[in-house]
Amino acid sequence: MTILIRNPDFGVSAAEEKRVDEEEDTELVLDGGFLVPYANSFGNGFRDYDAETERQEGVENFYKLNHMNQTYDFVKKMRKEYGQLNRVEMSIWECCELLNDVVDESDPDLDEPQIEHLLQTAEAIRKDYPNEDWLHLTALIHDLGKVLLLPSFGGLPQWAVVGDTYPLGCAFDESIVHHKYFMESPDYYNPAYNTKYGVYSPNCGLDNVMMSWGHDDYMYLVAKANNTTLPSAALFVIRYHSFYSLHRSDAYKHLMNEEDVENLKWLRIFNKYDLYSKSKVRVNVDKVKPYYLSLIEKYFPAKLQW
Ligand SMILES: O[C@H]1[C@H](O)[C@@H](O)[C@H](O)[C@@H](O)[C@H]1O
Ligand SMILES: [Fe+2]
Ligand SMILES: [Fe+2]
Repeated sequence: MTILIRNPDFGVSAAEEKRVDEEEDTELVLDGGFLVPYANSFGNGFRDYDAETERQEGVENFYKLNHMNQTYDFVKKMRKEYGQLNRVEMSIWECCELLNDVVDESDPDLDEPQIEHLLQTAEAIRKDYPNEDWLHLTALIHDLGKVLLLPSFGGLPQWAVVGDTYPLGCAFDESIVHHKYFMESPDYYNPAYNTKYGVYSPNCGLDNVMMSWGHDDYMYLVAKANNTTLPSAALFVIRYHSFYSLHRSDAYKHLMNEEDVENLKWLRIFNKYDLYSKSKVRVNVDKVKPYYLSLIEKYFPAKLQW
């Protein structure tokens, strides 16, 4: 049984509130055993970007820089550069350990090192979906792309690595966090990019859409180029897990094709665990490590090119 506790002062947008309501009817809620907490570690609702907390100002400043700098041209350049995968050679677990030193400045709900978040997400989803081992591994690796912040991966600034993602090359949907800062983006004024479809055609498929650059697209690229045997739903979850305007607010559906629609179901399941498992309760790494090493061995080569 799933208990949904809702707090009227959450500060979630109408669109987000609607999705939470809708979720009560889905099979996810019926067969999951997941308790949705009503507050994050700071005592606020999750993803409340206006709550006055010690993190609010930093997070807003992060999104200002993100919206100003993530342009169509920038993403094109980054995809080309990082597509070469010529920086580092290492295993998936080695990469998890690197995340010990990474803290995400875009996140209002978490200030723990990222390795905690990976394990918290994976262990929570494993509890409710014990037979979907691919989903456990997907959870473990979904944020590994945040290594882009480290010097050996180019030491990119936070605005180019973390935060929610969104399409470039067409109009920015109003549901995107701190939408007002898009007025400082050159793309906002470019007539080729600021219409509903922009450079895209109806139902062209998300695969053909240029998403803002960051840890999602990078990790997708790494997994794919290193020939993972994870299913397509796993790659979709990794690639679009920060695309909240799609999976929470139902924007940009006109760009999806049929395969995207199918995969989105898994992404919505995944998102619950990604978001609501964030807490100060630490996972015992040594205890769970052998299990995750066995999954890594099943779905990935021993060493990957990054
Ligand atoms: O701040 C968070 C964080 O960066 C997550 O890793 C990302 O997936 C979310 O979309 C974002 O809101
Ligand atoms: Fe993420
Ligand atoms: Fe995450």
